[in-house]
Amino acid sequence: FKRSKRGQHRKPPSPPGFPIIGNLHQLGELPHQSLWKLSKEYGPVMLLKLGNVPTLILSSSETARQALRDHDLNCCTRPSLAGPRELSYNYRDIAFSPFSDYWKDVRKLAVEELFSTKQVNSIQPIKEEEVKKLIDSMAESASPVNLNKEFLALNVSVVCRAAFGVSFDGTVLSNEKFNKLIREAFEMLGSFSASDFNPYVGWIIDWFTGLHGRRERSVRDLDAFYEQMIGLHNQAKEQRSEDFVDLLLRLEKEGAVLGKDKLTRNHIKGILMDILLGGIDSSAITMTWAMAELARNPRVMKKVQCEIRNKMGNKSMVSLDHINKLNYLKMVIKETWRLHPPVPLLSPREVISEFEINGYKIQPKTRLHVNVWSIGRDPDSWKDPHEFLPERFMDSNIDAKGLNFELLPFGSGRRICPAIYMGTTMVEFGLANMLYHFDWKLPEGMVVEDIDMEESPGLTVSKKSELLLVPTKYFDH
Ligand code: HEM
Repeated sequence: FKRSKRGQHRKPPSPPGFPIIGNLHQLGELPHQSLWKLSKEYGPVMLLKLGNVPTLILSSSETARQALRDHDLNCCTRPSLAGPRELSYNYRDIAFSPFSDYWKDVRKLAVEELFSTKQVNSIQPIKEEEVKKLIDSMAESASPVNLNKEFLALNVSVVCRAAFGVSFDGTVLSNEKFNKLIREAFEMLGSFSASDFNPYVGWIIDWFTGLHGRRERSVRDLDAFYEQMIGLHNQAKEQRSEDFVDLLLRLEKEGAVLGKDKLTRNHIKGILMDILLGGIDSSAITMTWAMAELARNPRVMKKVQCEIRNKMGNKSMVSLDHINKLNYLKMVIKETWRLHPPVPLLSPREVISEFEINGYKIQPKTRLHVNVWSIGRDPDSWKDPHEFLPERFMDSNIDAKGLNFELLPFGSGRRICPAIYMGTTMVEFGLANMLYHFDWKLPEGMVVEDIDMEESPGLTVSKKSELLLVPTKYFDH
């Protein structure tokens, strides 16, 4: 009896590691892929030692369900990490804030004032204007278009106007510099920094590798952007209605308290960082991966375009009402999220109090990642997991809202993305219009097999190489 009882509470399997670094050397440039390979050998609950930090990796829908649903309260805080700490002004944002009264209040404020269905629907005219501008600029181009760049610029314009009330063109950052800044910031947030795994000597390694300097530069550039945006808001208040930044500045002035924190300028900048980075990148990444998969799968491209064009009548712009009828497009987007979740390891969590997964005891202070990239490729959940096959969602009621643990692009539990509606409508609206207005061809001399699907590293994972496609205007309206 004693033996079986002890057996029940054994530690999860661990790949062998080295002294001091533990398993750090096994992460590689794309940790979600390396961890997926390791999970095939060590199973869906794996305990790694990253430096001196015990790190639990969950790689199946069943173990994700146990952590994010059954034991969410035991593991819904965030670890203290160097990159997020600096970029979030010492965790004064939402995404990296520890589980606390401040986090509850600030998340509630953002949900009510920015992410609610009503607020998101109210920015529809901005989206329409920006998508129309993109369509017009593409209609004039006879050469290949760089879709990574165009989709990022589209989301930057929408988020800057919708959330910050400013047109991006008038800011300190040129488009080119901004794109670089965003990617760099994500690398800083997602990079496995040595000081996160060994607080005593890690910072020395970060100095030598240049990570520390890059991080400081990233923080400085973003800070200049926030300062300018806040300056613009303080200047021209009378002519506009109050936007989200005005609201935060007003609350600061009134001495508002969130949780136990008095709202300061640094809190505001932390919150703006979440909106800027969370709002722009994941939607743009999804749109690019979707177009890459469609370009590789002409059958699916044709089918989704037929659906959109048949349902459109002779309207010039796909509207939100049309989108609700576009079932195949929704399946294409879900299939894109299954294979290319923008945040493949979800944001890191930290265990608050002991709990069990598959009979393994998980200790407080353990860092926890759910590998949703692995889950999307798990043959126990998906037939022919490597095939891009939107039809698999035809007779299934699996959606991406955090209740079906096979498909978790937005995470699940208390830390689930608070902007699911905003993100989904942005992706659906952008893609529907791109697919309605244009036929897409590969550049001269290129064949489907030439489209590479390599990923670039970071907290969010985008397509590494540019996706170049040639748009031809579809004239039926
Ligand atoms: C396709 C679009 C999007 C995807 C796939 C996505 C995905 C995610 C994921 C995976 C997380 C982490 C969940 C976890 O830790 O379990 C997250 C958190 C978050 N996202 Fe999104 N997101 C998207 C759009 C947005 C947008 C448009 C915004 C804001 C404008 C946003 C703001 C946030 C914030 C603030 C959090 C932190 C939540 C917390 O820790 O309490 N996201 N998102």
